[in-house]
Amino acid sequence: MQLEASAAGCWAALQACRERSPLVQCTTNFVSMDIMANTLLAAGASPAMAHSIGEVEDFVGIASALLVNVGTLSDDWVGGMRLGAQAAVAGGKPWVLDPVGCGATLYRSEVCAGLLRLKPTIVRGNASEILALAGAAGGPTKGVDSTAAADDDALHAAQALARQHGCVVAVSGAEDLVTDGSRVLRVANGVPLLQQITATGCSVTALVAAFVCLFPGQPLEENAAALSYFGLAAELAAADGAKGPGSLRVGLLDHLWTLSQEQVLAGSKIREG
Ligand SMILES: Nc1ncnc2c1ncn2[C@@H]1O[C@H](COP(=O)(O)OP(=O)(O)O)[C@@H](O)[C@H]1O
Ligand SMILES: Cc1ncsc1CCOP(=O)(O)O
Ligand SMILES: [Mg+2]
Repeated sequence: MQLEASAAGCWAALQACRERSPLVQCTTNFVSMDIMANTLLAAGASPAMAHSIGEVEDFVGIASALLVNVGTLSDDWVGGMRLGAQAAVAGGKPWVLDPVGCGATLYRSEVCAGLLRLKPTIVRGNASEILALAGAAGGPTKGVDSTAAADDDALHAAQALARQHGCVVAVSGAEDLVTDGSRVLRVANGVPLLQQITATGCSVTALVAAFVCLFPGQPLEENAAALSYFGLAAELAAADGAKGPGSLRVGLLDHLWTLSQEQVLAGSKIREG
């Protein structure tokens, strides 16, 4: 089935996720584990956090997609990340990279560059991370938080990365950018307060992993759909009167769970260009 880059496409992807409940293997940082697993459950997907070098390959064998997130990086995890990515490629399964904090330290940048060479299907990061991964001149990253905007510079870095590595690259921000190197999709959902809840970027990347296995060969549209779905749920939570990050976090999970076709068709903002 062809997935449109539109609100209708966003709904089709969400419906498919709720119906098919893909098993998403998450090799992710300690900070994100709770909210990420709950985000995937609220979307109807099935999360499993697994990172041990002893089991990652077997796990990839039963998962629909693999997420690799380098947020709380340590030497003993890197081998598992690499093995998992290699098993996914060998098994024809999609895998998604979240290069958390790329550019903050040389170690982190080198590990991310090595993972990129293992052919992720999709990379999703904030603007600082994508600029650092592409080796583009940008402001220094502030740990895991971005100091750059998802602007034309970030888009050019994302396009260069996508062309060089044959993947789809997404840059999150006020307006999310998704590119395969030539086409560009823009997603105008979300609220600024999402930046004040830790691991919302990590969680939306996990949703990208859940969506990417649903419509084979259409990672660009699936990626945009996941970003739009997450951002729209946050908008509705904010409209409910969330007072701050705490209530927004709760409302976000509730709206991910309850979002209806009517709400998606009225609120999802995906456009080409
Ligand atoms: N200024 C903003 N306005 C609206 N939504 C935003 C803004 N900044 C980030 N977001 C949203 O917050 C989520 C996390 O993105 P981001 O904060 O860029 O990632 P990370 O947490 O990895 O740094 C994404 O869904 C993104 O669209
Ligand atoms: C705070 C922190 N430190 C290491 S990983 C992490 C979570 C980062 O989450 P996100 O990239 O979604 O902001
Ligand atoms: Mg992040």
